[in-house]
Amino acid sequence: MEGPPHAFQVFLRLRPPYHQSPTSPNEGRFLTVLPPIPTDSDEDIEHETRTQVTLHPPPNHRSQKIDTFSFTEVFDETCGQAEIFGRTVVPILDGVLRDGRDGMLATLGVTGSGKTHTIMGNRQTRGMTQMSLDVFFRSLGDRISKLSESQIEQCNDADADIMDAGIFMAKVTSVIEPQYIPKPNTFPTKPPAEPFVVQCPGPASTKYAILMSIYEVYNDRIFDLLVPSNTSRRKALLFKSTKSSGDRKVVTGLRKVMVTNLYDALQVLGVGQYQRSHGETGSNDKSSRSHCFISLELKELKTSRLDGSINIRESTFTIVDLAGSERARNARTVGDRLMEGGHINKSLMFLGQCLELSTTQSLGHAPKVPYRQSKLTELLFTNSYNPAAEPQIAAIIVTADPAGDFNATSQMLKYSALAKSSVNPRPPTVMSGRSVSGSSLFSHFSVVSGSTEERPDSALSALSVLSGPRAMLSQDMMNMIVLLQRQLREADEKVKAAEKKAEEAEAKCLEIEMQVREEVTSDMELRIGLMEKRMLLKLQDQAEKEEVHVDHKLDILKRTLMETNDENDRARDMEIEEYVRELEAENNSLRNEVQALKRKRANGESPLKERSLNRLKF
Ligand SMILES: Nc1ncnc2c1ncn2[C@@H]1O[C@H](COP(=O)(O)OP(=O)(O)OP(=O)(O)O)[C@@H](O)[C@H]1O
Repeated sequence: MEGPPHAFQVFLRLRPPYHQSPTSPNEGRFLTVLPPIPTDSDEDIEHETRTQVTLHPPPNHRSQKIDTFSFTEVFDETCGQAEIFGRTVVPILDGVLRDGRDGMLATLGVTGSGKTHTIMGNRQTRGMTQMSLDVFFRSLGDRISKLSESQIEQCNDADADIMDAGIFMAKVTSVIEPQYIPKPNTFPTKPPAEPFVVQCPGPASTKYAILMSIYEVYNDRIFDLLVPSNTSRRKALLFKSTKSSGDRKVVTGLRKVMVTNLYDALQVLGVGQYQRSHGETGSNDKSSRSHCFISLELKELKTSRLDGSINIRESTFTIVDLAGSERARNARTVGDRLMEGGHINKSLMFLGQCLELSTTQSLGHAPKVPYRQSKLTELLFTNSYNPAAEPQIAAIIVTADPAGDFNATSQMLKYSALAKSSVNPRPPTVMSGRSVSGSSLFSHFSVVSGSTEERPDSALSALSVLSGPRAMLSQDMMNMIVLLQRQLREADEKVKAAEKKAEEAEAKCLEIEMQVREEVTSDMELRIGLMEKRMLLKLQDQAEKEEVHVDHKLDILKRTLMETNDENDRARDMEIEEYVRELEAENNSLRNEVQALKRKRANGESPLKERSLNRLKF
């Protein structure tokens, strides 16, 4: 499995399961450490570096996907504090003490997963902090010195409240009751002195001063844990740049105790731990309710051969014990605890975003890490550790309970792992009690840029093909295969159910398509009807106009005709009048003739005879 180059090393530490049944120790366990991947490196063979862990969802979980997470190294519950210290912290201390680089170690994990245990140990066993202090004092030996006033002035953070360990303890005893002040005989002594010593270069005249400061981020505010207060009103510190720190932001006014031996340092540490905000939750009797920063500043005082002036090289090793993410339901928190939990989860969510982005940023194509979202990320990414600024070295130890809260743990692994791959198991066709190693089983899944493409057939054939009487499966592998079989069967049932649903969905789609078609058709018909209607109206309108036009023309014609008729009538009338006039004239002449005849008869003349004679004349 390959992942993008990460900005820092990320280790996974499994704790012994919190609730473990003595009869079936694997019950409820969802994390399995995979065997080491064979490499050519002698070192890895020697240490059997295991880097992968698989996450198996519980049988009733909605997703049965098996995730594989990669880390720089995975430590199972059998690994002790000393081994983990040697593998994770010693390389950082080497850089801090020898090369003057800044370094950071942080623990990250779900509540109760063992972060504080890893960092602080317990009454018997030393944690990473005590062992680091041990390495500091062992490596620097009699070259440890104190800073003079003028040297303090020269340092990056001259605004700090720097004091001797002796003065500090005297101040503390006036505030904290003596029984709460840690005594040397209560300091953890295990693991016994280990030969972790860093050879610091330079002449014997080079001296070193060590300043310790301890502070916490509680509800997104910074509080100094070395300023004991017997009242509930504590003064929050500011995180800003000062005159002496230049561009670099620092926690201003922080108390820094100058320590010259391990016992002083352990006492200061004890005071800080006593002051830290703790609380009882449903998940942890003594749950850290804040993110705790333990800062060990190393001032290398090099005397110039030329003029005897002192040149100061400063480096800081910061140990961060983060509060654990928690689910209110599991933690059963209310009131203040619930509010603290909200702040913790929010800041861890921002941290998750920053970690993911800083990983991609290291590839050179991601947006800027949004570390200003919370005090925690701002402190981590600008003060304690800045992935963009070299030279720095950082490691995160992710702690997990392999049988704890599945959802919270899987979430934590998702954003902290260096790479992740997933497989959706399918049921095997052949399965026999034959041997298969974890790596050979998983090597059948090809990895493409941090994600795995599933090739179930080849994986299954790997299970069925491997043989050999001596190559019997280990109990763990058998359990894993049985679990896989069950998960594959369940996955197959789910696939079938999904296929049925897909068919139903297809039928529904067809029905909807038909409906849509019908709707479209009727819509078209409606549109066509409307168009026809509009056309008809237009035609009617046109016809009416034509009619008016024709009427108009007919009128004109009629008028023309009438005018013509009038003229004809007048001519006829004239003719009639002429005729009438002629008839009247004839009538008049006849009347005159009759008168003349009457007069002749009256005169005794026979007009008819005369007339007949006249006719005879013709
Ligand atoms: N690897 C381990 N071996 C033995 N005991 C352990 C281990 N890890 C944790 N424990 C024990 O489990 C309990 C809870 O652990 P711890 O307080 O370190 O959890 P945490 O992650 O710091 O929790 P929180 O975030 O709530 O502070 C402690 O009693 C601690 O001693």
